[in-house]
Amino acid sequence: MVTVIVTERLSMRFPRVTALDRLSLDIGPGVTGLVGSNGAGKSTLIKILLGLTPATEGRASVLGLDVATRGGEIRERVGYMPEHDCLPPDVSATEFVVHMARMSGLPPTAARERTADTLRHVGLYEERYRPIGGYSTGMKQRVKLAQALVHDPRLVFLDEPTNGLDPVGRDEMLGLIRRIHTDFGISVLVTSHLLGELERTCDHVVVIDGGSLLRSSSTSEFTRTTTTLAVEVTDSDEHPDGTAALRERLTAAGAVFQRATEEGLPGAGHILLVEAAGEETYDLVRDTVAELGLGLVRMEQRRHHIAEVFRPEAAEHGAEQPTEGQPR
Ligand SMILES: Nc1ncnc2c1ncn2[C@@H]1O[C@H](COP(=O)(O)OP(=O)(O)OP(=O)(O)O)[C@@H](O)[C@H]1O
Repeated sequence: MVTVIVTERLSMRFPRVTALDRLSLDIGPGVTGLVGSNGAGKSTLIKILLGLTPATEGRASVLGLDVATRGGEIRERVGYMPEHDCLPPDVSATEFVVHMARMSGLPPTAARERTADTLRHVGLYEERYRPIGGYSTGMKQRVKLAQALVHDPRLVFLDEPTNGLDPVGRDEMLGLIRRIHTDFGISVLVTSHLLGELERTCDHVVVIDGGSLLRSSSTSEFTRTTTTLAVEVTDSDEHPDGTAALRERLTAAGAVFQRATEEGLPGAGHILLVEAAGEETYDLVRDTVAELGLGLVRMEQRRHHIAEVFRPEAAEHGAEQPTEGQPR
């Protein structure tokens, strides 16, 4: 496999803190999530990979270029969306992104064309001529994303791109990130402190904690299917609470239920999680729903959510609380 980022025993020690501790990674093309709590070392890693900060120990390369000696070439080929607000308030998105394109070496006409295309891609239209100071957080995040993409990089580093966004804005941003790879073939390294939000967006997830590698695997490994069936039924005149009627009948037939982990989410009260012993459990559910005269809305094998991999007790007992980090 082609490697996009390689680090070998990479360490970054500040006088009081070890931000990275002998971190060894091997990241291929596609969308990779870099997850860690605040202070785990994500931003520090990005700065080292861009060749902006020298590491204390170890080595790293990006697109085959050594970060210690070829930072300039790396920055020509890599886009960077920083975490914090860094936009000038009194210029428009168009002026700012054209400026960044010119800084990257694009001639004036190409810079204007690429700016228009990129701002359209990130979903900024008429607003692009207004001063950035009046933008919402979501619009500012889009400008930051546009400036990272305008010089047509092969790889982008996105540092906490969903920070400060509401759920809709977050979903839209995650969709945009996915399309950076599918539409343009650009590889993405995206950081987040929310494990759950990366499961639909990333091909691969790397988890760091205290500057060390906790886990690195493909998202499908994280989200493998479980033996739990999620069943949802409609109510009927005869059974005004169809879910309760089905639960009662299935319990009598010996079915084992898990506590719903979707508690608190819309419609969660109508989802039954049945432990599937085999094909016969599917048949039992189908036949019981038919006997009760209910409508079967869905019956599907449930997948693990990434967050559960790190909190196995939550997956086992169904005791997880919906938190900010939970997938919706
Ligand atoms: N220039 C610096 N001087 C001293 N300590 C630093 C410096 N930069 C980062 N640190 C420390 O290194 C650790 C890792 O910081 P880093 O910003 O890389 O974490 P992070 O995972 O990106 O978290 P966040 O999302 O909160 O930015 C933190 O304890 C931070 O305080």
